Amino acid sequence: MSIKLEHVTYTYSPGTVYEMHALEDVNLEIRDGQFVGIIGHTGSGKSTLIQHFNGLMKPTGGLVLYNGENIWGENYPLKALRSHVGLVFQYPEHQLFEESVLEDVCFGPKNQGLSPDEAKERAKEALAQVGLGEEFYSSSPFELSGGQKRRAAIAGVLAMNPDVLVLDEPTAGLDPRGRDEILDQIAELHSVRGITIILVSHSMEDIAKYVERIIVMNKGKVAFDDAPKEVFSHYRELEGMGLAAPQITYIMHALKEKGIPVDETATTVEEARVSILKALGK
Ligand SMILES: Nc1ncnc2c1ncn2[C@@H]1O[C@H](COP(=O)(O)OP(=O)(O)OP(=O)(O)O)[C@@H](O)[C@H]1O
Repeated sequence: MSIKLEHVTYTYSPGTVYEMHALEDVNLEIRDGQFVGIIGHTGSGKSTLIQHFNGLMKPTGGLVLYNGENIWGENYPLKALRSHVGLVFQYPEHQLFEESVLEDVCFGPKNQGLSPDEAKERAKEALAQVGLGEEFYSSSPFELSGGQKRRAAIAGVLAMNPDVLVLDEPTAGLDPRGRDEILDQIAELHSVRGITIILVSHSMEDIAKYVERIIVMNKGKVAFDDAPKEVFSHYRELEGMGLAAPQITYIMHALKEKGIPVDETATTVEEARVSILKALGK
């Protein structure tokens, strides 16, 4: 699996007074099995970018390739692409509308042409993958907690068996426990099912903890595309883009500047703990 963007630009309302260049010359490739984070200040182009991954938006310029094929070429099966690349929007629970959780999660696979029984099997599997057991099948989506609703909505996309799951701010508006539960479930989908994950997030701590690669968007352009340690070593430039590295990065740099031999590239609390104990000879 490969999603490749070559020189992609996207302009809203071209030729009008509302013209807005949301993406400019974006080049990147997402490969099979990666866990990628996308960060960027509000308005930097993240949502516009991810909607190019499954052909929901058509670039104004440049190419989007899925497994090497131009998805906007003649006769390209865009509907099939949208099953391979599942997109979970911000606040996806607003799109829950069926009477029961199980019915809701069946909606996608039924739409793909599966029989009601097959769709039900898929839905049950997807609900299990997000940690919602049988006791939730007949619940109304409206009686679930915020985190449970979010998970049911993610299951709705998972039930279509995507190879890639793209999530726009999946933890927005949840309490700390709900956030951790969702992120742990997503990490499990990656590690156990091998699904490629693309996660848009404002939380540097979440990004540092889970992803192996970070794409930083700034004013419609890719500012950095690298491993978290590399990206966060540019913390001063990130600040210039209205972003901050994880707080632990600042602490580690301050310790290093005071002559304490810690690994200043530590980006998670656990890494920092190990490094500080080592520096203290413990
Ligand atoms: N429908 C639209 N019409 C005109 N301009 C738009 C539209 N949607 C987004 N934009 C503009 O395009 C730019 C990129 O928006 P986008 O939503 O992709 O950013 P974002 O990084 O996802 O922001 P956020 O973090 O706030 O969700 C912004 O300047 C935004 O105002």
